[in-house]
Amino acid sequence: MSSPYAKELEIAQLAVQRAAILTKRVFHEKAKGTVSKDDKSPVTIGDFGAQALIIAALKANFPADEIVAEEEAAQLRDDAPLRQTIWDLVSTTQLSDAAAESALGGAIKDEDEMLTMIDHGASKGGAKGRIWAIDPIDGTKGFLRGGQYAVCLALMVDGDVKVGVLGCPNLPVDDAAPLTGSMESGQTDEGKGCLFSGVLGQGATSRPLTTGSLAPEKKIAMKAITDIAAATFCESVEAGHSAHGDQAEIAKKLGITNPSVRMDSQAKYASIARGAGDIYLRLPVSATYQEKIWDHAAGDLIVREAGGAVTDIHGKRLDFSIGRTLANNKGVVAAPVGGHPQVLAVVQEVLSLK
Ligand SMILES: Nc1ncnc2c1ncn2[C@@H]1O[C@H](COP(=O)(O)OS(=O)(=O)O)[C@@H](OP(=O)(O)O)[C@H]1O
Ligand SMILES: [Mg+2]
Ligand SMILES: [Mg+2]
Ligand SMILES: [Mg+2]
Repeated sequence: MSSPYAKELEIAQLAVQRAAILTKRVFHEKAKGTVSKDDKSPVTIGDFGAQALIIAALKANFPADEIVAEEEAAQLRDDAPLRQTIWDLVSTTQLSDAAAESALGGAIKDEDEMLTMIDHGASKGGAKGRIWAIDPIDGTKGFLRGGQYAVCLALMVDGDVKVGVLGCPNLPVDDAAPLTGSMESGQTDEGKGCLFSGVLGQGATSRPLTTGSLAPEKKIAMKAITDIAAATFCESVEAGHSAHGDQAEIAKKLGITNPSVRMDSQAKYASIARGAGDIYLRLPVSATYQEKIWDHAAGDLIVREAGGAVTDIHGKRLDFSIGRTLANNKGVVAAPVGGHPQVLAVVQEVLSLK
């Protein structure tokens, strides 16, 4: 008998892999076609195209499941040139392995169906049933500058994340490669491109991203913390997404002298899960911003399955069961299980939460 969620995992990995082909094509072949959303954040033809392809694969395989995805098609409905550019990409992006492509249900029919697919991501989320969370490009700003970004997909059942997949086209294939700031400069694709997965109770893995069928996988594990002073932090690039000043004070109190490594997207979760970094902190900068479930669901599970603990700054588990946002949580503290209490205590001291 196959293990629980084996089919969901396989389809999710192939869907993320196919979407990553599209995002790489956008980066290398196309004017990025950036448009601004209502909240002023950027969205590209790559975000829309990747979302359409992932949802088509999910609808073909799991038609009854709900989907919470970041983007919506409204902007494309009254912009024919933009829609056409995205359709050109979506209609010509396939996995090179015929069996893998056919497992995803094949091509989207036409432009209209593409818009319908994108808008299937409008579920409100919640605590009941099977719900997928999609961030077609997480770290859009990183993507635009050739830095880190991730194609993110997770399956929640009754509010609990069961399967998580992160495609990180600009992370090194080598799990042991040290974390460096140069990960932001991304000159060539040589040695890069990694697909991370986790299934609840089954551990976490990494494998090279390919353009066809899935490459062989390896188990990944967080580094056990023996001396917290020797740890390395990952944090956001944007000071508007995580408070860098507080982070520096927390590092100092823990005796950490390594410079923090700044990278966009859930590549931060993937990097600590594979033991390349140790701790991911996301410290709230705004009293009102609510984190989105698609920015955390896959990373949360992959880190926990690799031997980590993930909570918010109050020490609560991230709660994916209440809708499209993590309305019950503030910030993120992710660290190896053994070091998490110490890190959380210092976070709370610095943020004056105790
Ligand atoms: N104000 C505010 N506070 C916190 N987080 C925010 C905020 N605004 C946006 N976002 C979300 O941050 C996602 C990118 O997170 P990163 O950690 O990669 O940020 S950073 O770009 O490295 O700074 C980014 O995801 P993408 O839109 O998928 O790129 C946003 O969903
Ligand atoms: Mg966005
Ligand atoms: Mg995101
Ligand atoms: Mg996004």
